[in-house]
Amino acid sequence: MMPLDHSHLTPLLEVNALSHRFAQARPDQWAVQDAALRLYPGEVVAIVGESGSGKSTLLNCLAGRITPTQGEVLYRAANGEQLDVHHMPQRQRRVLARTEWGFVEQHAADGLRMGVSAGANIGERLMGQGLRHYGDVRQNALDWMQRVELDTGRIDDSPRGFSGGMRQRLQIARNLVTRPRLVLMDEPTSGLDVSVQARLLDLIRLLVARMHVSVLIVTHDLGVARLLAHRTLVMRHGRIVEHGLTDRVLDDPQHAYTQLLVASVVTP
Ligand SMILES: Nc1ncnc2c1ncn2[C@@H]1O[C@H](COP(=O)(O)OP(=O)(O)OP(=O)(O)O)[C@@H](O)[C@H]1O
Repeated sequence: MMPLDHSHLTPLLEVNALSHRFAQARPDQWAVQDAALRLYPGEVVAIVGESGSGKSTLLNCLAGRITPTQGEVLYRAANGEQLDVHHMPQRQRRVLARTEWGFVEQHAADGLRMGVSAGANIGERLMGQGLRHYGDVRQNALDWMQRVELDTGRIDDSPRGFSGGMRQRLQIARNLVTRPRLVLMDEPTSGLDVSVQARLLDLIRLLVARMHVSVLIVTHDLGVARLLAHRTLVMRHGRIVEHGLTDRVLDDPQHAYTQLLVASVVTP
């Protein structure tokens, strides 16, 4: 993935000295420790690391779902205002979550409403933004089903009858239909067959580039980082131990842990 020149841009997301310890953890057991990062408009950044390294905890802190023990998360809103994610009214955070942000869950069932149709899953985000005309909502849902390569003939079907890959594509459509500025993704392709994964990754790459959306993606799969991310952060034991342009991090890792991670990837 080609690097982006963001020297002239202000970050969309800025994380400073963020640490989190879960309530029941030992006093010295930090899930995330002193994390700092910047995400620029149109940029895709991957957070990689083995299981338990703190990736999901960090992502949930960024989304405002977990209040970090220390540190701050600043978001530059569409109106130019810089907002402190953990010190804004809950109502404002909820509005952002359905307008300017998206969150793609690892398990699509967690990010979809399984009791309503595929079309309604896409349409309700638009209605949440104030679109009321039924015909327009349905047309938008149809367009998005096409964009994520879902059979439009299944618009009235429940996602319960969809395969894992179809559900994940539906979840992506549900998130992108409102044209968010920031999308957080937690292992969106894990648990899928390799061929389904490859198609989904291609689709994400295409949509993200076309829409100029900023993405933070958590993955334990370095291939996902390689394909999607301009920059990559490597986490170990809650700390970001290395960060840089993805190709540099993966081709010329500086930290011993990254070298191990890279070496343990089986290359064909
Ligand atoms: N709800 C929780 N309560 C207590 N400890 C937690 C909780 N969630 C995660 N942890 C702990 O925090 C640390 C980081 O976990 P986290 O899930 O963020 O890692 P991860 O890198 O995302 O791993 P995985 O890829 O397996 O999800 C681990 O030690 C984990 O046991």
